[in-house]
Amino acid sequence: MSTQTSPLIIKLGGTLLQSNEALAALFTTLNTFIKEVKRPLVLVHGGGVLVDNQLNAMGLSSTKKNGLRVTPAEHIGVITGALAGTANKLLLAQAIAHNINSVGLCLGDGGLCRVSQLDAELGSVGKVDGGDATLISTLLNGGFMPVISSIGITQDGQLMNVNADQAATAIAEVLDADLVMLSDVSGILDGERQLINSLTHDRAQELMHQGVIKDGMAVKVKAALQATQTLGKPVAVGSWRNPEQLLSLLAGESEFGTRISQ
Ligand SMILES: Nc1ncnc2c1ncn2[C@@H]1O[C@H](COP(=O)(O)OP(=O)(O)O)[C@@H](O)[C@H]1O
Ligand SMILES: CC(=O)N[C@@H](CCC(=O)OP(=O)(O)O)C(=O)O
Repeated sequence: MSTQTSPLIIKLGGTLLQSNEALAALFTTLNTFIKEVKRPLVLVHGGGVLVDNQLNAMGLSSTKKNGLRVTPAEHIGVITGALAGTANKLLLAQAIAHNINSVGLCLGDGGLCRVSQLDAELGSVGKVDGGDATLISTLLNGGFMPVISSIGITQDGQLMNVNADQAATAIAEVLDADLVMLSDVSGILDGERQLINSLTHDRAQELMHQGVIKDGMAVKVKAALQATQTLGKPVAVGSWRNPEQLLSLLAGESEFGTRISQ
């Protein structure tokens, strides 16, 4: 992790969004981080689990293709509700409860990210590119922590479901930020299910080719590799389960999850 005052982006995903206890532990750590490290912090979040729950509650089912959710146009309203609504406001509620002054946004606010349809076969799934940093920089300068969902809006006003790892990468590029991705797993696991401490581009390609890194993790690793290339710094993938380890990572001290680099 670099020590200058460029922002730090923490991407939150997985079943974390279902556990108020785990969220409270994480936000306690974030509060400490903000007080002690005094570095601008941005949260980018998914909430695939909440999407599943809300689609099911509506009697709708969905499938994934190469780790991305196929999103028929008639599902995008429910998915927007789950991600930009429930997930975003659950996180904002935690921020408020932990005295962190926050603002909840999506990828379309202030032109932060440019989003277009990724592939007609996936329906309303967005391809995300970096856009305008002005709004986020203004909020960070004002002492607010932006909390950003992965719902995007196309140039002609269509709502799009964007994978949150890809969204986090695009935002890291816009802000020239460091990126840490928190998930349900301790990091990236090898064929023997052992944690890989350090993963280079070539080894990652090999493990994806072998099917050892697959599904959502393959999407995450590809997004992280893109970020390492454009930002010229490593990206960490680890668990939200031990937030105190996260503090050590940010202080440059401990082994935490998997460090992905070129
Ligand atoms: N090699 C691997 N190491 C760790 N997890 C993997 C691997 N390959 C596939 N996975 C799966 O990827 C999941 C993480 O991806 P995903 O569910 O998309 O995360 P998130 O919701 O946090 O973005 C893990 O829970 C695991 O089931
Ligand atoms: C296109 C696509 O796959 N979008 C994701 C967006 C949410 C997400 O990425 O959530 P996690 O970070 O919790 O996995 C989805 O619908 O599940």
